[in-house]
Amino acid sequence: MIEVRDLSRRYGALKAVQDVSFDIQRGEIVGLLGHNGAGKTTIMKMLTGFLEPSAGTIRIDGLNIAEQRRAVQRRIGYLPENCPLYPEMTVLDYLDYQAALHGLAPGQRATAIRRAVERTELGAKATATIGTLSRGYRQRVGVAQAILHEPLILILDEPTNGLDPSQIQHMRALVRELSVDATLIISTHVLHEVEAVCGRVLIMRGGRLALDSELHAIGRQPRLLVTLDRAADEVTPALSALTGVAGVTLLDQDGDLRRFALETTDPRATAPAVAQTISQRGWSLYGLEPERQDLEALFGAVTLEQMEAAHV
Ligand SMILES: Nc1ncnc2c1ncn2[C@@H]1O[C@H](COP(=O)(O)OP(=O)(O)OP(=O)(O)O)[C@@H](O)[C@H]1O
Repeated sequence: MIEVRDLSRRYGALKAVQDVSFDIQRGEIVGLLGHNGAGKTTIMKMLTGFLEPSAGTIRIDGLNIAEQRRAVQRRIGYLPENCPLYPEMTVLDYLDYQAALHGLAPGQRATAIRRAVERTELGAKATATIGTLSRGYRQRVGVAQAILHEPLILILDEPTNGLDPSQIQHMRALVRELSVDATLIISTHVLHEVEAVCGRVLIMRGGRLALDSELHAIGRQPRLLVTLDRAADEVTPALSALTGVAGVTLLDQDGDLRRFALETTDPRATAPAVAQTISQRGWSLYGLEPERQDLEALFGAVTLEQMEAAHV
């Protein structure tokens, strides 16, 4: 569906993207991950035909973007970072305008707009002026314009940026729903975002592709974090004895509270047994949660061999 070969882009002397190659198959949800300035937006702009590569090729649905840019753009929906919207327009007027830009015939527009409004649950705000909408609703308008022409591929640049927790949940649900019909690329610098919706991750570092992997194949074993007001010599034997727990480590201490990390292959399955043991012993439980991996931890966990394999 998407074939990228030796893609590079310079801005003057700066090499923003260097020799990046990857393939994405139909129906995949791929997270494009990297710190600020890693080159994610530059890649997305090249994939959507808004920026010309300095070198390399992009083929989408068999078409070379350099030769058939308009035909490729008809197959792609794009939510740019900070999607530009016209604050004085109503949602419906804006979508009608975007439908025209997408090349939809006047007779098709009403149906396309109704469908996009339904999928993004914008019905209640359809006649509202964009300038009066919350950030979450504005992001939904951005997604609605991206799906108007029912693209095969959806490219979302930082879709949850600036959203509050409930808006983030809504956006994740929407992304999952959209992935039923389309191939998705989502850029983010937040690993949780990728964990929540993506099957595969492309990690950019300094303009290069540092890793291309299924998400489950990377990172260290997930751990379960438990916070108790008990000493390590009491806690370690009690929790090590549980099925599924391979080891217990004291991570840190804050006053009387100690945080322990339990090595386990499945933190979700182990958590109820841990809670039960703690309750049976009459201990107070102050915290029980799977460890969150941030980008730094993931970069740390990616081995040199994995990095080298990514460049083969
Ligand atoms: N139009 C431009 N002119 C000059 N340099 C640019 C331009 N656009 C991006 N850059 C630089 O290219 C590099 C890659 O930027 P890019 O926006 O692709 O990164 P990113 O991974 O999307 O970062 P962010 O998460 O901050 O959006 C950065 O060093 C950036 O400053």
